[in-house]
Amino acid sequence: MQVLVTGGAGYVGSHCAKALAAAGHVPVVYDNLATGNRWAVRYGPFEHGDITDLTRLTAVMDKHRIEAVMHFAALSDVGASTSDPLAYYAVNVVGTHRLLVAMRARGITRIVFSSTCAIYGMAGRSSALGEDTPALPISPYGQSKNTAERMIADSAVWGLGGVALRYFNAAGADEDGEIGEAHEPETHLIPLVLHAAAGLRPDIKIFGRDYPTRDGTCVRDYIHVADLAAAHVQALQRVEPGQFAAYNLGTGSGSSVLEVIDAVRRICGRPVVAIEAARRPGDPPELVADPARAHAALGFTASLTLDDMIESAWRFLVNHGNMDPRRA
Ligand SMILES: NC(=O)c1ccc[n+]([C@@H]2O[C@H](COP(=O)([O-])OP(=O)(O)OC[C@H]3O[C@@H](n4cnc5c(N)ncnc54)[C@H](O)[C@@H]3O)[C@@H](O)[C@H]2O)c1
Ligand SMILES: O=c1ccn([C@@H]2O[C@H](COP(=O)(O)OP(=O)(O)O[C@H]3O[C@H](CO)[C@@H](O)[C@H](O)[C@H]3O)[C@@H](O)[C@H]2O)c(=O)[nH]1
Repeated sequence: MQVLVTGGAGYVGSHCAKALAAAGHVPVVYDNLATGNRWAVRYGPFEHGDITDLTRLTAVMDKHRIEAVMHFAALSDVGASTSDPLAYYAVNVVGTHRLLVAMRARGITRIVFSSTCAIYGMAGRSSALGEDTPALPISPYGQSKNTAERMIADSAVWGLGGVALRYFNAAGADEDGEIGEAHEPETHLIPLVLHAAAGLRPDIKIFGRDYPTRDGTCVRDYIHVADLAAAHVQALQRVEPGQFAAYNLGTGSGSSVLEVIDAVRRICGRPVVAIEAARRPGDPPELVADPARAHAALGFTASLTLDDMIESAWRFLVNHGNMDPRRA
């Protein structure tokens, strides 16, 4: 299939574009490069454009005879969404609306959407989260993704087939070392801890030591980006026009901030200075997936571990990340 990959120059989108190409599809990347990288677009054509530009979206759909969409384009920094919520609603809600209008106009009835466990918000405190857990987002980011997901679900009425993949925390890099996580500025925990191990930053700040978790730091379910990419290809094959489904993508097991820092120290064999800091607004204490439904419906199981994520991300940083050996 000719698949429009919005946000395909970004971290998760570029790994999914690679998996699509490997499965015989043509990933047509549509991205404004706000947080993505032109060098990460290497598995199909690139079209520069904004997700809110309806005219450009329909022109690109026509030019490439698009048959299905994978929608990654978004602003996705939980903390930043609490200080600039309107920017998040503009890209994540208005942008998704324009994309759906363009799809409807062109009769495209298959979409796989990047949703997130951030839609569950405070619901995640007690146990692993199933898909029927009520959405209680506590950040504008989580709210914007929840609204986008609802628009896709409601669009079944005009024939849209949608699969929302609610990922937990993506981490790791392509096993071939071609692509990996490279944001500027970086805000995600694992790459930041690796930067500290590499001497590219002096320390890592622990955002909150007083959460109601086993060691007082936030717990997240980290999932390898290669596992996510495989799940997207599986989901695309199962999209049925006029039907909507949502699946959690996680490992079912959580790691605290302190556990991630210790794992990096062990795997990289380097010291990491960790400094206690205030809580970051918008952070729920604990988000861990119950991945049973994705396993039953998609045949999906996360096969890679936290160690695999850290090892592959470390290799990517050492090979491509401008690591300064004098400070190591
Ligand atoms: N990384 C995670 O842990 C994670 C977890 C859950 C969900 N998600 C979701 O997965 C998707 C991808 O996340 P990511 O980590 O790869 O982020 P990313 O920032 O690396 O990728 C997002 C891409 O969208 C593009 N983009 C942003 N605004 C755009 C606009 N207005 N028009 C066109 N393109 C635009 C960016 O340039 C970038 O290439 C997002 O929708 C995010 O909400 C990510
Ligand atoms: O310097 C840092 C950076 C992060 N954290 C903590 O580490 C955890 C993970 O943070 P981060 O890597 O920024 O991921 P999340 O905020 O959990 O958000 C990611 O994971 C979400 C799903 O949980 C996605 O929806 C988002 O798009 C994606 O950015 C959180 O508790 C943070 O408070 C720190 O303590 N110090």
